Amino acid sequence: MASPKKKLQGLVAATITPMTEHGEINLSVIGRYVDYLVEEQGVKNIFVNGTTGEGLSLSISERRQVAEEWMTKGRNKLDQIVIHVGALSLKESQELARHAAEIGADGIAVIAPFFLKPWNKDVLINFLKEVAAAAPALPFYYYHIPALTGVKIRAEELLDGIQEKIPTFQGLKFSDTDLLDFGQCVDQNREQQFAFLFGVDEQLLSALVMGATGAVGSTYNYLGKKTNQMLEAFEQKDFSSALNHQFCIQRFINFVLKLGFGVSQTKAIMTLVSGIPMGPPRPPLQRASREFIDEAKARLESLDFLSSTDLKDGNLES
Ligand SMILES: CC(=O)N[C@@H]([C@@H](O)[C@H](O)[C@H](O)CO)[C@@H](O)CC(=O)C(=O)O
Repeated sequence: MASPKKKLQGLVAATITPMTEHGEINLSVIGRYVDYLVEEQGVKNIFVNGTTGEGLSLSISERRQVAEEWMTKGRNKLDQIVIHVGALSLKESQELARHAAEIGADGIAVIAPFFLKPWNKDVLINFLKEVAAAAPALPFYYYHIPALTGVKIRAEELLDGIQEKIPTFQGLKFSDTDLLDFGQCVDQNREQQFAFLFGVDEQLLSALVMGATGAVGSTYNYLGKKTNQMLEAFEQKDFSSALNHQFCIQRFINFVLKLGFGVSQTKAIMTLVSGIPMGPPRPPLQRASREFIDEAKARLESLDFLSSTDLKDGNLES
């Protein structure tokens, strides 16, 4: 059975895939990006080629190149690098899983295929099992994101007996707001050493109470430091401070959600906060508007966790 060097816990940044102004992947800034996450945000785990990384909008060759660059630049600096290898084609998913193993990734994750969809738990497990088998030495995580895949099979149901089918199963990345489902995943698997990684950043504190062992999200790219303060307060049972941190984070996320928030806007905010050019998203996504950037910038400045001198708005638009 695969056993990670240590259980994946704490914050995991769902990495952005930097792109040039012409829409090509831009590997040249990934070294800087690693240093920024570690030194400025205190985030040492990453989730590559997921939703935020536009993994499903990249070619297989691009996904391999992006994964390799993160591995090369992250080696000796990051704790764990999990590569999302989900694809509509089982063959492509297996190829990416094998590649992740070859380059020394710490784990792989897979979403449910979302065009010709699995219609029940067993069908989904069979698909996941075939992918996991292509990288038998790597910890395997199921990436549950029903709002995007349209696959509504409850995670609780999926986890029931999963290690008998997928011996490398190590955990769940749960990007959904159904805390009953999440809580039951934790409760029914207390004997296992699974990682329960929550994926709705604005609700993380509730998930910690419910037993989350860590979190994967887009905002940890630039709000990692603040979220780590919340994790520390929670760890020390200082729930009042933890709640204050969560409310502060919510104020920002609530604000941008109302403006319209997704991968494009994440790229713009990360560029603004880190100064590292993330470039435009790949179509069909469209670049965040100037209005969004100005409003997000003003909101970041008005909150207490980023100083205005931290913000750089170069490279946001061509
Ligand atoms: C739908 C979506 O993109 N959810 C994000 C969240 O981090 C989300 O951006 C955040 O909670 C703000 O709503 C993550 O769960 C996605 C993620 O982990 C990934 O990029 O793989």
